[in-house]
Amino acid sequence: MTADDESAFDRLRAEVDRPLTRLFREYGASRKRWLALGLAANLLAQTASLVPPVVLGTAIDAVFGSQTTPYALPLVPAAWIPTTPEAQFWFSAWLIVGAFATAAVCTWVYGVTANFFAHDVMHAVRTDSFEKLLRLDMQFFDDKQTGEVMAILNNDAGNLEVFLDNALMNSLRLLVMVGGIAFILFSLNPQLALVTLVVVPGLVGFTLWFMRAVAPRYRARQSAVASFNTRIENGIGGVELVKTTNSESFESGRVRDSSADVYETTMSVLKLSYLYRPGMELLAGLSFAATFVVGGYWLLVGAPGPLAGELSVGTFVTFIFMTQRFVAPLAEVSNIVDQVQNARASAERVFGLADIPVHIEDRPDAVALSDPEGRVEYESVSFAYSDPVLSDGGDSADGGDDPPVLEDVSFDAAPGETVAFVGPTGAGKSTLAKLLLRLYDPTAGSVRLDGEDVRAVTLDSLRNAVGYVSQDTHLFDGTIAENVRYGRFDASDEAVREAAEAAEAHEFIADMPEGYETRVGERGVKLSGGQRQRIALARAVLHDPPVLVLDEATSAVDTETERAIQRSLDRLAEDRTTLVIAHRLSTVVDADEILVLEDGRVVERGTHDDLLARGGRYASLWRAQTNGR
Ligand SMILES: Nc1ncnc2c1ncn2[C@@H]1O[C@H](COP(=O)(O)OP(=O)(O)OP(=O)(O)O)[C@@H](O)[C@H]1O
Repeated sequence: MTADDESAFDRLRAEVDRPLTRLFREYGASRKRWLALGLAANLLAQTASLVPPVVLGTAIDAVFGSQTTPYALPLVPAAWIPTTPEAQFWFSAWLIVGAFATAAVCTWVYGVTANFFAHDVMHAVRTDSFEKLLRLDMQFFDDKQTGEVMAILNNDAGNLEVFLDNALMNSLRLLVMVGGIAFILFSLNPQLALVTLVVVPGLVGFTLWFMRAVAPRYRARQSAVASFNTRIENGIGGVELVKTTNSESFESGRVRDSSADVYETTMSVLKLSYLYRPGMELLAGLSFAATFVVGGYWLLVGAPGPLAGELSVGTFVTFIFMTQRFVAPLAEVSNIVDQVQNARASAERVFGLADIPVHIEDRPDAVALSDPEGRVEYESVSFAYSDPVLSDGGDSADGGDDPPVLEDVSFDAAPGETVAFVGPTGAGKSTLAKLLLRLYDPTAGSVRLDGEDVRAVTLDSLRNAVGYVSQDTHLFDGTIAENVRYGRFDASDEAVREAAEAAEAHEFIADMPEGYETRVGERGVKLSGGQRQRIALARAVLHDPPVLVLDEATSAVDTETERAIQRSLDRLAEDRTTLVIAHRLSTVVDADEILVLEDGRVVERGTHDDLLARGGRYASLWRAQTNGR
């Protein structure tokens, strides 16, 4: 990943406006019933948990002690309250049991609903992110931001889940606890309540400072984790190269540096937490101690200092219980802040990805190609690889500062014709073919299929009409049959076998221990290059499109297999338009037209015989490959 790519991606992330609000708007709205039920149950559970200390305090003064204080509870009508101390005792007991039972049931309800809500949102975030990824322009993947992308699907989705599940519910708990406790304490004894709650502004200020200080550190940490993932993935993906070039220590060194970045950025977050968490605990503890000292002194000696009035034992007990209750949720603030910060950075990345502009997608007025014949036309096509993340989404005529890879290329292939592209490596042959599939769009000129500009037709119908066998054959981990079926998912076993036969692949498949059910391993590592290529050809045969692009389709096979494949390719190409890219000129001698490309330009064109007769670039390439014979 270059510095430019990184900053472009960072810029998109930084532009995400209020990411957590957006998370609720885009994903929470359709699930709001679950969220509302969870929040309501949480509210009720927390409120119920405040009941026992109040009942206990009241009972101590009205039932157990001198019995001079009347039995009264906030929000409970006087008519409901029994008159005898014994009945009041049982009334208190039932209230306490009822409160605990309500709290337990509601805790269960909000636990289940919060889980359901959070995991359902995450499921949607993960699948949307992956679908978006698949829609992104090829250039995004060319820039190899794989680690960053994997981090979005793994770490970021996890962070958001923790936020939606824990942080959201704990914030409500905190609000109810602190708000409810403050309300009860003030109604019981405002003076002692002030002593208990005097630390709250300190807690808020300290938390605000922490949130501001930790935010950039979190972002740095997440970037470091993403780079680390990319490094690991590159190292493992290229393990064969690492071994054959003896570069284990070099790769390990790079991973060590990357891991050290993760370590340092993590420690810089933790260093702040080390200060914050004990600080919060200390402030909360101070509140408890102050309440105990002032309240205890008040009971023992009388109202201390400027305070005045009475304090009953029951009220003191309620205060002590309540103070303990708000210490726990307040100490949670640090976790909530952590989780919110984490989630904000993660949501920025999720929506940063969602906001990456996609240039290659169906236009609103795109039409589906119906039953195309396969006429391919390139008219004055130019192309340069440019970075879509950096570009503003406009169709820049020249691709910005990027060097042109194709310049003014034109050719026609009538239905059923074969056009071949030859030329030195890096001449732009593969790029030319990719434009037909709209893996990229030309920066100037147009590519047409059956007279329709490929940008004006639906991607689905276009890619259905064009079969592509590329230089790097990719197989998915799965069976051989599954891999062939990428050509047509509903194909019967018989059709799969026929396709394999046509691609000269049936024989080696039948020799495998489990035939078509043999697993090919990740990226098809358990097969040879030639075998992989034949499976890719079988896919194309099964696909049976009117246009076929063969990019060095026979490069990884021995001469004998090549001849066999060539026979089947010739059969395959007979009744469809075929664009062939080949280094071995012997495979294209029968093409209707051969284009010789050099540095993105067509330098010669004609049939094999024409080109030989001309005695130019093609003729000398031919002589070189046939050893002058
Ligand atoms: N994804 C990409 N991003 C940026 N530049 C690219 C990309 N793919 C190819 N190029 C560049 O475009 C030019 C043409 O590449 P292309 O693969 O089309 O050539 P080719 O003629 O098919 O080569 P070969 O015969 O080696 O396959 C090369 O200079 C290459 O470096």
